[in-house]
Amino acid sequence: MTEQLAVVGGGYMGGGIAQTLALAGFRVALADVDARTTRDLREKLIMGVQRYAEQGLVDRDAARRVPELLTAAGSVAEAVGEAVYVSEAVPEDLRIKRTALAAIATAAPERTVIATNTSSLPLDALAEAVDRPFIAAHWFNPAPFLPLVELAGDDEDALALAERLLARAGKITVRVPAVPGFLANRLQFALFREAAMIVEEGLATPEQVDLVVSNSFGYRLPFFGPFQVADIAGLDVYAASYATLVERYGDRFSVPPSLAERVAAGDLGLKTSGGYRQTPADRRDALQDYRDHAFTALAALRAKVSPA
Ligand SMILES: NC(=O)c1ccc[n+]([C@@H]2O[C@H](COP(=O)([O-])OP(=O)(O)OC[C@H]3O[C@@H](n4cnc5c(N)ncnc54)[C@H](O)[C@@H]3O)[C@@H](O)[C@H]2O)c1
Repeated sequence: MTEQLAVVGGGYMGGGIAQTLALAGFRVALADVDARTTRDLREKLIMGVQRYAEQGLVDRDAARRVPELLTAAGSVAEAVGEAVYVSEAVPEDLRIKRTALAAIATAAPERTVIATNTSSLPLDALAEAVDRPFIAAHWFNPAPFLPLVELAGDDEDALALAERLLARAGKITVRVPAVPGFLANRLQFALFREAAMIVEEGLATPEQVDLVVSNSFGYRLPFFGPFQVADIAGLDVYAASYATLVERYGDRFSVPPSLAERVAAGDLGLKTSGGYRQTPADRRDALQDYRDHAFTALAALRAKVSPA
C-alpha cells in the first residue's frame, strides 16, 4: 500500500502539490478551510490533471489513478490523521500559518513530518506552533512542472523522508539554509529589483528587459548556474566588468571578494582550469560541446513551443 500523505491548503500551490503527489502514486488527503471548499477544490484539481493528460503533459495512466488517490478530507484533523508527511500550503500570513500548523500538529501522529511551503516567513517563528519534526519544503509554481523543491531545517530524519518522497515524485531537492527567501528567491528578487530599477529610470520598457534576459544570459540558465557561467566567461572578465560597473552603480556592484581572490591567484575559470566549480582541464572541451548542443536543442524547442 502506498504511503498516505496530506496537503493542508489547496489553493494555487497546495493544489499543484496535491496533484503532483497523487500523480506520483501517493495517497493524498486534501484539507482546505471547510469540507465543501475542499470537495470543490478536489474536483477542480482532478479536472486539471485530466487536462494535463489530454495535452500529453503527464502520464495518462498516472492521471487515471488520481481520482482514487486524491481525497477530500472533512477537516484538517481528518486529513492528517494517518499521514506520514504533511505539506502545509495555507496563505503566507504568520497568524494563519501558526493556527493551521498547530491544528496539524495536534491531530497528526507523533512521527508525522510537517513541511511548510512558506516563501519567506522565518522557520523559527513557525516551528513554535509545532511539537515535532518540522521542515520547510518550498515548491515552485507551477508545482507539477517545476523541478526544484528547496528543503530547510535541521531534523535529519525529516529531511531524509522528504527527499525520498519528493524524489519519487520526480523532484530535485536541494538542502538550503533557513534564511529569508532561501536561495532561489534571494537570487530571483535581486534580479527583479535591478530590472525594475532599469524601467523606473526610464532606460528600457519591461518588454525590452524581458527580451534581453531571455535571449542572453537567461538562455543559459536551463543548463548552467551563475558560477558555471562565470567560469566559462572568464573570472578576469567578470572582475574587470565589476570594476567598471561599481563606478556607475555603487557598492552593490563591487567586485565580490571571492572573485577578486581567485583572479589575484591566477584562477581565471575554465581557461586556466578550476574556477568556482573546479572544472578539470580535461573536461573543458566536453563542457563546451555540451553547452553548444544544449543551446542548439533549446533553439529547436523554442521554435516548437511558441509563446502564448
Ligand atoms: N503562489 C506562489 O507562486 C508560491 C510559490 C511558492 C510558495 N508559495 C507559498 O505557498 C503558500 C500558499 O500560497 P498560495 O499562493 O497557494 O496561496 P492561495 O491563497 O492560493 O492558497 C491558500 C489556500 O489555503 C486555504 N486556507 C486558508 N486558511 C486555511 C486553514 N486554516 N486550513 C486549511 N486551508 C486554509 C485557502 O482557502 C486557500 O485555498 C504560501 O505560504 C506561499 O508563500 C507560493
